Amino acid sequence: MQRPPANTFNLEYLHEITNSLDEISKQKLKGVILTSAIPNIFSAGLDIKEFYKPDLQRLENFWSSVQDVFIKLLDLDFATAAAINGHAPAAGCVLSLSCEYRAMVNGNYKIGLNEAALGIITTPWIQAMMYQVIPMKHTETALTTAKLFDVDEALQIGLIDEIASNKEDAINRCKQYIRKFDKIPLHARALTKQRMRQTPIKILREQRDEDIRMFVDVVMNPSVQDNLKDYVEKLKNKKKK
Ligand SMILES: CCCCCC/C=C\CC(=O)SCCNC(=O)CCNC(=O)[C@H](O)C(C)(C)COP(=O)(O)OP(=O)(O)OC[C@H]1O[C@@H](n2cnc3c(N)ncnc32)[C@H](O)[C@@H]1OP(=O)(O)O
Repeated sequence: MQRPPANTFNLEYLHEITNSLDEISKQKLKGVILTSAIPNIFSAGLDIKEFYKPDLQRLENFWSSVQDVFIKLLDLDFATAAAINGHAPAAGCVLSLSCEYRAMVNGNYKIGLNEAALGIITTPWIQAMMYQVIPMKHTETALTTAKLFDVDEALQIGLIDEIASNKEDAINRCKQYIRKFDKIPLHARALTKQRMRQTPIKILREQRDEDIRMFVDVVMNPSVQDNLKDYVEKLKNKKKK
């Protein structure tokens, strides 16, 4: 990913990612590794500008494009791994959860789902993606407290699989993970993966319209817009301090 300054997902970037995923799906790949070209930030999640004082039509398209990306990512036949070389809050964390394996670079980085701190809630498919990776009880506490984990905590809880010393090491660990499937028939692997992931995939496929309505309702709520205003201000003012 290379969308400075923070690899946030806006509508156009989501379209780019969808196109790339369509392109790689046609190729016979062993696996794909998601990482960031930006030092210290894997992805800062959704671009808050998309849902602070939004245009309604664009907001609906935006969420539909988020759904497109995650349906495709969850359902890729080949192995997926994330080399998390920096902060991965919110949708940055969701992106890594869509992968089968996560190696995170050691450093003063945070990963987790902090949506509640912004006054928004995680949708059922995002919750399912998290509780497929860490236990339900930890998921509930993490989501309700908007917990961002440091690297050691993330390993302890199972949110990441390994700690890497740097980006290259993280990528190598991802490659090693992908090589595990060299002798496994592709079809069996892909079907097993799909079945293991059927909860979030099913919710995403069958409840798309309802999910968009819920997202729009939550985001357009005046108190949520007030929270977002404060959050955007805080981000802007960080540099001035
Ligand atoms: C029914 C509702 C369902 C909702 C489900 C929603 C699912 C996901 C929601 C989200 O993804 S919301 C996004 C949440 N993301 C965050 O809270 C992260 C915010 N960012 C940070 O905490 C930090 O930027 C960082 C990632 C820890 C990196 O810190 P660092 O000090 O290295 O860099 P900054 O100076 O803070 O940021 C650089 C630059 O990027 C801008 N920026 C950062 N994050 C965002 C963002 N999410 N959206 C838009 N812009 C962002 C930040 O303002 C800086 O901009 P400039 O000042 O350089 O212009």
